[in-house]
Amino acid sequence: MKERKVPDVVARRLPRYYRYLDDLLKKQIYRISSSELSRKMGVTASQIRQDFNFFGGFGQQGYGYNVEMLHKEIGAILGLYSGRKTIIVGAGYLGHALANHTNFKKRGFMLVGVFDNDKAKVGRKISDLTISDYDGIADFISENQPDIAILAVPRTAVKSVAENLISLGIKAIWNFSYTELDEQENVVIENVHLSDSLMMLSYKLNALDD
Ligand SMILES: NC(=O)c1ccc[n+]([C@@H]2O[C@H](COP(=O)([O-])OP(=O)(O)OC[C@H]3O[C@@H](n4cnc5c(N)ncnc54)[C@H](O)[C@@H]3O)[C@@H](O)[C@H]2O)c1
Repeated sequence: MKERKVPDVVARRLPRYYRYLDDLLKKQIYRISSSELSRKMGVTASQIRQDFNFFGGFGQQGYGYNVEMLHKEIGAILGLYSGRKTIIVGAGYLGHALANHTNFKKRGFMLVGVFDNDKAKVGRKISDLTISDYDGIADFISENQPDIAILAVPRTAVKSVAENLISLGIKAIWNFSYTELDEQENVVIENVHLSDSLMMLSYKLNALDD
């Protein structure tokens, strides 16, 4: 089915639907009504219907949702079955945490390289990979054609590293380096700030106190 242009706000709900459906499958729950799904997700049933309608529905009258199918379809929409090759640049504290805890394989990504410009770190192990010298990144990208780069370098380095990677053919950047990178034609960027979530928590706590 041809997809309509999906608003960002809808797309941003998909990972949460996907995670929730994943949990249901682990509990061997294969069917869920829209009201139950809405109750569990804290989203109205009509919101869920509207969201899913962007992708062709998925529900069946009187049956609710087929969890396996929905999980599979949302995973496909999120591009989780493409085995996208991914690299990390910056093998410091955050680079290590991301390499060790992101569970790339389970989410359908292949972590194929980790790079740093600190010669003392080159050659060390991180997850099941060996840290490579950032000097060799052009050859690596040309040989392996990764799509995604995760940036965990200091903020002073992020712009030049991003420009270099984009010029070498990287199409997607997951940027943790606190400096926002601007969108560019044919390149997608997600700037991540863990502290945004902490500030949201503080905001909710304030509202609770009022
Ligand atoms: N987005 C978030 O929520 C979040 C959370 C924690 C840290 N950060 C940021 O992530 C970045 C990394 O933090 P960290 O604690 O891991 O720092 P770190 O100093 O431990 O690691 C940074 C690594 O990048 C390497 N590096 C520096 N310049 C480079 C370059 N030009 N090319 C390749 N490698 C280079 C360094 O050698 C180092 O190993 C910082 O910018 C930090 O502010 C963001």
